[in-house]
Amino acid sequence: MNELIAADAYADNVVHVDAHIRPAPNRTAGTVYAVFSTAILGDAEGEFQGLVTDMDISFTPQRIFADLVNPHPLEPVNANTPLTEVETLFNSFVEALAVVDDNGHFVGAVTRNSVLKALLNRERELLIKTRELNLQIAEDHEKLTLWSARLAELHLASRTLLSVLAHTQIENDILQSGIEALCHLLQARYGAVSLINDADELTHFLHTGLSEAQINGIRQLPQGRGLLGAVINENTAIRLENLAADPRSVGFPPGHPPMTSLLAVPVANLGRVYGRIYLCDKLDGTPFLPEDELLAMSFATSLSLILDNAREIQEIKRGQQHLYQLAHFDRLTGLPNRELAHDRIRQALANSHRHQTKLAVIFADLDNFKHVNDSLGHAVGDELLKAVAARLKQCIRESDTVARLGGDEFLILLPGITDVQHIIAVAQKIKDTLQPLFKIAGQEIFISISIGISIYPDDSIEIGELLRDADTAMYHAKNSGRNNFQFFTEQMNAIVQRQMRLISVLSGALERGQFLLKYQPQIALRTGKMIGVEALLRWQSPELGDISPNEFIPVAESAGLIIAISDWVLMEACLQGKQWLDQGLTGLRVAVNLSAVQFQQPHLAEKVRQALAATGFPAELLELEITESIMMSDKNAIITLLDELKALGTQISIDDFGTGYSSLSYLKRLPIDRVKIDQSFVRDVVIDPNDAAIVTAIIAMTHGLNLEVIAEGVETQAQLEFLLSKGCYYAQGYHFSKPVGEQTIPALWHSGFAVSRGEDC
Ligand SMILES: Nc1nc2c(ncn2[C@@H]2O[C@H](COP(=O)(O)O[C@H]3[C@@H](O)[C@H](n4cnc5c(=O)[nH]c(N)nc54)O[C@@H]3COP(=O)(O)O)[C@@H](O)[C@H]2O)c(=O)[nH]1
Repeated sequence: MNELIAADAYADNVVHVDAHIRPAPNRTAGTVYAVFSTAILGDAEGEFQGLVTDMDISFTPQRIFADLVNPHPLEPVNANTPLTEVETLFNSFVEALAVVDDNGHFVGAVTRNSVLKALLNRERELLIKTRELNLQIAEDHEKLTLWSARLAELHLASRTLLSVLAHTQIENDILQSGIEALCHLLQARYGAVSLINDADELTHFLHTGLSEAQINGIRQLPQGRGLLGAVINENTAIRLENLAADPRSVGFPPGHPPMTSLLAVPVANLGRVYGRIYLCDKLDGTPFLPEDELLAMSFATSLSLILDNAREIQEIKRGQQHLYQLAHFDRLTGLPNRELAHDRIRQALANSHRHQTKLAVIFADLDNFKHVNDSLGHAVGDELLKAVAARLKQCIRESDTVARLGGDEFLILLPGITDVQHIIAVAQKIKDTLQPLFKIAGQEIFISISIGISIYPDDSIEIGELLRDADTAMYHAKNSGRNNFQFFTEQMNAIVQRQMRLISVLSGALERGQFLLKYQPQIALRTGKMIGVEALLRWQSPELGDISPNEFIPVAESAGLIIAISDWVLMEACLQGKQWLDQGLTGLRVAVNLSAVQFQQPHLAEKVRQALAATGFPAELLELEITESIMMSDKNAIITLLDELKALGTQISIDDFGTGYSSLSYLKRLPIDRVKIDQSFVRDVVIDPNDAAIVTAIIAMTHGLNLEVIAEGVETQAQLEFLLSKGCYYAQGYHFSKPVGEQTIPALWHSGFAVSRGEDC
């Protein structure tokens, strides 16, 4: 407010009078007379003489104004003279002051009263202003109090959110708390928060004040449309008193409660829009205020920061989980890996110890898996491992563990065992679960499994020993014909120790020339003539003595040594056969045993061809003996390989016939020349009617299929006669000769063998 000046306090009862007139008798009290000299020509008024107050007149009312003017000196003030200054000029003689301009012309008068009145007015004005200000301040104060209370609540809500964030990974919790807190703060009837993902799809929708039925319609609101779409698309807040009146409004979906006012804000941070928050209808029916918008915005920003944070934490956790997954699970099958398996054993051992129960540690190794990999490729092998893992998982309870240790090795843990029968049942189940053929990449694959089992605390209380014992038992299962399960025993341990020793000594046996071949004659029973020999491998180990092929061949097979040994046998047998041929043993056939492992090698036929070519031994004098078990693997591949061998001109026989499971229809498709009746049937053929029946059936079948049949393990004349009577005209066995050195064969060839029923032979 400006300072008051003389111009603000002009007296309003100033009367202009001529200096030569007398004051009127009926004057108005308080009037101030501005006295002017009589007008000169052209002047509207004469020269200003001074002021006369009513008080001046009251002493000498008969005098003219000119005489009354003079008792006091003229003390004019300027219009801009501050009133505070003017006030000091009044005294008991001066009641009025003339205000003149710069030229001394009269512009008005100020009196003690007019100044007082101006000052009073100003004071009143100030008072009103002050009151207004006070009111404003009171109002502002109230707003500030409310605002700070809201801020405090917001702060509290944010802290709640942050604490929620610290204790949960679920965004829904945060969002639900958030929207409820905001609705409460702004006293809104309805509220919802929706979040979208990078593909603009709605990922979260949390609401308050709305029923589930109502929300269903809203949740399906298409993104990007209408008012709420605009909030996200334009990253902008919308505050409307009547949302229906807005041209962007697309109306409510069916079942949506009618709503009037709207406050919608984007949940966004640094230009990235996560979604939106919207609130509708305040509880008291008033529209949303700008402060509400500010609050909602700051809340949405906090929320976006929390979401940022939460997502970052989630990403970190996902990363950690991924790392954990990589470190503890097998990537191919998804099963626990070796590290995790060991952890589980430790835990299981502690539990078993605490609860006084047993724990079964099971080692399981697929049989001939390498063959699948080599013949069908690694991709098929991988798929097979996955399928096996899936089947194994079905064999165990949730509290059990099946892990992949690597390659085709699996570990199964059965904790809480109170009855060993349960372990047997699971082992049997594992074996059985692999029985149905696997169908992978259009191929039907048969795979079996060898299982070894150790038990805590029976076998050991120590992890390393339990694992080693299970491995030993598994090894034993392999050596016992595969596709079976074995429990660990001390005796088994001794066997496995022996096998380990064998492997180490066997490794250099070939290079050191410790192998030799013995030959067992095969006789035509009707003539007594030797028609062939079977080459039988012998190992004379300086460290271990003479070892039976029954013992060292399976070890050589599992240790990967059999291929080199078999190659040597083939070459040696062909070489010897050629020498006999050159010595005049014309037509003497040499039979060589083929291992199942050789059948898994590519180029077997090529190797045979090379051996024949290198030695000059005629292919038709070489007989390759395969066992029935070989035929259990991929049938088509076997047929193809046998066809290749047959195409070379070699002869093929099936060894140990009757011990396997080859079907007659399959047998019919094989390019074979003869079948060898297994010695286990021949042994008791004259005392056991079952064996007699089997042998009789095999002989009849081979005749039916137009195959030759030879009996092995013939030790007695009675056996020989039984065979002859059933139509088996060829035999091999101790009755004629044990396997002998190559130098003995020519003499036997020339002497022949005595057979009693000359007329039949
Ligand atoms: N993959 C290869 N396997 C081979 C090779 N050499 C031998 N073998 C296989 O080892 C198993 C044991 O052979 P072996 O100890 O030589 O025993 C043979 C004969 O000695 C034995 N036999 C022969 N006649 C009799 C008899 O009257 N009684 C009796 N108790 N045993 C007898 O039988 C074995 C020959 O069997 P088979 O081969 O089934 O005809 C054996 O499975 C061999 O096949 C090799 O180089 N590679």
